[in-house]
Amino acid sequence: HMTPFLHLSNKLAERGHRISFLLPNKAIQQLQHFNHYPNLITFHSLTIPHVDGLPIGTETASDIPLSLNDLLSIAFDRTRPQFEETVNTTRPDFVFYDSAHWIPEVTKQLGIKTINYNVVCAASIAIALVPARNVVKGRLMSEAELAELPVGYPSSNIVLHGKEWNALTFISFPFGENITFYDRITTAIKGCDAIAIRTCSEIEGNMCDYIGNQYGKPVFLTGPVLPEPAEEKLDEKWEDCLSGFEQGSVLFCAFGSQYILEKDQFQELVLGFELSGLPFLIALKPPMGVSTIEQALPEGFEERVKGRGVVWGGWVQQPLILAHKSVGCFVNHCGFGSMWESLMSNCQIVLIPHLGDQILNTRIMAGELKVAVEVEREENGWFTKESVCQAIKSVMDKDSEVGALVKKNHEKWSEKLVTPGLMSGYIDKFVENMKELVR
Ligand SMILES: O=c1ccn([C@@H]2O[C@H](COP(=O)(O)OP(=O)(O)O[C@H]3OC[C@@H](O)[C@H](O)[C@H]3O)[C@@H](O)[C@H]2O)c(=O)[nH]1
Repeated sequence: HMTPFLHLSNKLAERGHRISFLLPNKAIQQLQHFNHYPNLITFHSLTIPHVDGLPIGTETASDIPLSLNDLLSIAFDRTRPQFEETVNTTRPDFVFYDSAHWIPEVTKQLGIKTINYNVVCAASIAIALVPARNVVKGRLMSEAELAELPVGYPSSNIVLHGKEWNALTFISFPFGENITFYDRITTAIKGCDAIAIRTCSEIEGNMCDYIGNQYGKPVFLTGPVLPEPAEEKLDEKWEDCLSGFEQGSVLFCAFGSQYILEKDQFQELVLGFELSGLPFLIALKPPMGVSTIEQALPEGFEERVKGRGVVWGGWVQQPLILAHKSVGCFVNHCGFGSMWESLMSNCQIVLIPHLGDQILNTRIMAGELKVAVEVEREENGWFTKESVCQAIKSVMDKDSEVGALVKKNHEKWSEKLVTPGLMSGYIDKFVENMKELVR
């Protein structure tokens, strides 16, 4: 979530505002090059205290599996004294935060306004994290309980189906000391002066209105806040690897910063790419239980795809790869950042969502906007190499009707989103809204 907070900071700095950005050391190193206004955006290093059960040196969610996020929240809450010290010395007009539910307690005493900035789709807040949602504490909620939509939820399409509802069980789990995820986020939102959401009314207007009514708070939209085109160049290694292929022929796959596949699913995925017969670059973390990609690849795979396929176990420059002329299809998890990046790219889009918000993003992309296809899963929730291959082929085959339809809709939406002034208009209005809040 730190990346989209920094993208917004850049837009605010572009308009002359100063920002103090608190984040752990490792994240400072990773995000440094996204800071386009180092004279106005100052990074303040946060020391993340150790909590038993977390690997030594854990600083961010990308260092750990999802199951340890609860402990990371405890560590995160223990940074409160560091936050208090910084806010006392810097005395900003506003504090932006998302899940640090205790921030309004600190800022209210100092007369500082707070903005609860949500960088996931509005639908995921509206469906799971509003006062109207029934949440049972102290036990696992059933699929039927989770499937009960909050009263007034504004869509019957942007919903989960069957077992997918279980992706929301986490809302009633502990997420920090003596607090559930649901209580944490709803407390964080109830305490703010205004809710901000990284979305646009063209796509999620109804969801945003619903959230505003539920909390009785103003809702400010920032639009998708896409980063400026990167000044850095694509690493030579990838430039060389990609440029040898025909325009628009390469499949690129990445699943964001958190998603770690089971080994069997990892193998089905790469075998699906092999089956497609197309060139590919897959950048994923090694799956559960193994430490390197090589240990995880199916037998004989590397030999068979030599010269046309690479599976890489580290971070790559996703926006630059998506912009490469040889890349024609982006297979991704539909994390909110990747959703916008894929929408703004020229690539065909294939989605394999995992977490609840990613499934809702997928419903928007594949169901409402019809700009993408989703990989089908079996009854048990798993996908097969055949389903991966079939989804890829459905958008990449030259004579596919589905491929032509999603391409046409995708072009229509990306044209709409790049309409001159649309994105900057969102930020200008957002700044105006903030000014009104302190007037
Ligand atoms: O190798 C990579 C992978 C990812 N990235 C970048 O990292 C960002 C990933 O962000 P996403 O929102 O897509 O995905 P994450 O999984 O990291 O996000 C997390 O927060 C947003 C939620 O919607 C997701 O459910 C949650 O997992 C993108 O900006 C992408 O360009 C890289 O630059 N290189």
